[in-house]
Amino acid sequence: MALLDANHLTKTYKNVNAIQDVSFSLEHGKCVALLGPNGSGKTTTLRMLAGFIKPTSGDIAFDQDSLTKDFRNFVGYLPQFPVFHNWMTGKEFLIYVGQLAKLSKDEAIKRADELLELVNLKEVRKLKISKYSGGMKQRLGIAQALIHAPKLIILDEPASALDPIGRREVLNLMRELKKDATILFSTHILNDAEEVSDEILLLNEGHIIEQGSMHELESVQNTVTLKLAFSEEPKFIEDRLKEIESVFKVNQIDKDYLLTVHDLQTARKQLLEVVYQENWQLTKFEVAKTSLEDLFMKAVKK
Ligand SMILES: Nc1ncnc2c1ncn2[C@@H]1O[C@H](COP(=O)(O)OP(=O)(O)OP(=O)(O)O)[C@@H](O)[C@H]1O
Repeated sequence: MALLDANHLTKTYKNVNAIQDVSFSLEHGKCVALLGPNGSGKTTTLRMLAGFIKPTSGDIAFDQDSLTKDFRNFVGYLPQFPVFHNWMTGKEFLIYVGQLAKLSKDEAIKRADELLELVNLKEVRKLKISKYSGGMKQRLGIAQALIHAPKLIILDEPASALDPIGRREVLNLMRELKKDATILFSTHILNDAEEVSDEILLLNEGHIIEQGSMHELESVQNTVTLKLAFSEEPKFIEDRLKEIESVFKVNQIDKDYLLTVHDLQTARKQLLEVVYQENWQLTKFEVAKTSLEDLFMKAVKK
């Protein structure tokens, strides 16, 4: 089975329905982005999976073969706003966390050294955390989540609050981690989801509105945008473009015509035939990939 199956999860806080009938599976070894605008229920979902809060209804089934005796060893969690003891050094903090996770002192020291190397903080291991940059703190936070070598790593907005350098460092680290771990991370930054995840769960107002790989999501939406321009604007062009069977939307931005089409091959053929018949002086013909942003905006509007 999958590493976990979330079945019809619902979470209600007093009168707020934070999560409503959310179901998904997390396959072994995948890096999955839980993507959604602010308040869509990402933190609530992650906290239910990490065992911090109980769903109001629904259940989470874990792969029994992967499950450890103590559930806390199964999952590693980085909260959205991690708290550190700023007076400790990075290494002291990891040893402390390791001992909290029931490692012996020697094991905790060994594990701290391994993780400092992994998250690229070895050079600054003896520096007080108060001196760390945002990106360094986030990487220390990720190391803390990995202390007990969990099967599932849950990261709540690991890169969202960082400057571009810190964000890059964290995304690079996630790309390393995903080689041999299952990761579920939340973000409201589309590019981050697009960059590191294998799959996307798109959450809006407590519901999953799309899920699948980028490729699957694109084919669900099944649209491509074509950008056309002409040396001089042909007469009645908009009407003529709208007549083309495979074109279902025409927008004009400055001198560019943006056509939304279902099937690229057919649209290209039909369009170029019309261009030829009408003797339009075509100067631009571009195929724009559907970005995750397009999908996100469409899905949220839907
Ligand atoms: N402890 C709580 N008590 C009452 N309402 C809550 C609580 N926690 C979250 N909510 C509400 O549940 C909804 C989902 O919140 P949640 O924090 O899960 O969203 P989110 O997608 O993580 O948002 P953000 O990106 O802003 O962190 C929001 O309307 C929020 O106000």
